[in-house]
Amino acid sequence: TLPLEHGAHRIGNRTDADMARWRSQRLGQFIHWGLYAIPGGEWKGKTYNGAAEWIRSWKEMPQQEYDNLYKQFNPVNYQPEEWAQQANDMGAKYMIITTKHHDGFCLWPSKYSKYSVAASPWKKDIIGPMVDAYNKKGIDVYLYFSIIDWNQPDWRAALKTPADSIAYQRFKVFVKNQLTELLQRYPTVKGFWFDGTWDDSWKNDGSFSDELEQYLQRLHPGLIIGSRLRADEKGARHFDSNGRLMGDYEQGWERKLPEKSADVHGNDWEGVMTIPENQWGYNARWAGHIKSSNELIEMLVKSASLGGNFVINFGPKSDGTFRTEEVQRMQEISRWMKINGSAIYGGTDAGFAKQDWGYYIRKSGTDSVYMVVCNVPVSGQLRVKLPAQTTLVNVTSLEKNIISGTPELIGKNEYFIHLDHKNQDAPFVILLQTSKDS
Ligand SMILES: C[C@@H]1N[C@@H](C#Cc2ccccc2)[C@H](O)[C@@H]1O
Repeated sequence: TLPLEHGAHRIGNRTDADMARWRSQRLGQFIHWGLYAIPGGEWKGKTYNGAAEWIRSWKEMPQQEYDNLYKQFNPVNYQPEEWAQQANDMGAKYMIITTKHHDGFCLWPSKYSKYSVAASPWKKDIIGPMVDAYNKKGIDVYLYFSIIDWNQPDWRAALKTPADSIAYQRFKVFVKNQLTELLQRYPTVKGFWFDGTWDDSWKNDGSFSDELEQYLQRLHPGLIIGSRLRADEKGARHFDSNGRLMGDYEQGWERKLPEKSADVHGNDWEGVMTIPENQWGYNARWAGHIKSSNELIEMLVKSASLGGNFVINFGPKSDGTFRTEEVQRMQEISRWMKINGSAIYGGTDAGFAKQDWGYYIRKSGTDSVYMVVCNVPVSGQLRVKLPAQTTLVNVTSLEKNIISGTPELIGKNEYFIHLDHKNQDAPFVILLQTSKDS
């Protein structure tokens, strides 16, 4: 292995209580909210086909006109308690909020930037009431923070001249000041979700990202920070030049998920997912494939079965309300989680051989293994192959009228579980109580 000063400082997952709590939560809510919700993917009658929160980069969008949108930010229907209630109903155990996206607009009245809610008609802090409302429901809050800041004159994508380096040095002080300010203003937050760390200026400054991560950990012990913040001294991101994960969990799964256990190498990881193909901020026109609740539930189940968290993104409108399709998804997922949430919370990789009908999830630290069935075979029987030295003790379903009769032994440690021939319109769950042969 290469001698690295700014690579991974820990081998293996964190074992402390804060990380165990994060690991048990499994379902999160991402919220992308900011000035980009005002145009909502459209400008002067033209439709922007990119991600709504990136509209400022669109050649049809005069950047000065975008930057002046702060003069219209006035979410008169913003009700953080309602946001928290619907997230709680959905079964989310943590929430990630964009404090500042790439455009640099701060949803809190920052001392270090004039480009914040304080300058808008709304005037008031958005983040504080949101953190309080979610915490009151028992939901942890993580702060999304974009290192890229298109509004800051000292931001540089690359350092080409000595003047660039001097400006960027000021920018790094600004970043550290804002992060310190966020932790001082919102001491109950559990971590940061960093983004916008792919440019050379950041990638080539591994020592700063390392020092910053350690500074934040000292300031707020137990803080959880994913792999996206970090680079090592050779410009490697997420995984250092020795292939070791930096940060507290792998944070690269954006709009994609691992397929199998081997893809995550035993690391903690989190997948973040949009409901449309690629819209994080509010886009008035949702084009392309819009994921159904069953699709999102299957992604959540797949994530838990591979020992990771799954975070569903929502983009509130500029007035502070949520679009109908997003409210529908939260309500449908809520109904499913109320019946089946026990299979998700505290779930992890069961180590069973994958079957076509769906996913196994082990309740961490127990012999309880949940089967979440997403694809009912036309045969009406579910094949279950237990690992060696494992005995099947009991089989029950979380809902009535799912299983027909008792499991049929068809080979060594292999069974068919026969299903009651009712057609199902959502994934359903069977609980296997197993025991290790002594
Ligand atoms: C969590 C997500 N990361 C951001 C991005 C991006 C991006 C930028 C360039 C190429 C591919 C993806 C999105 O705007 C959203 O905040």
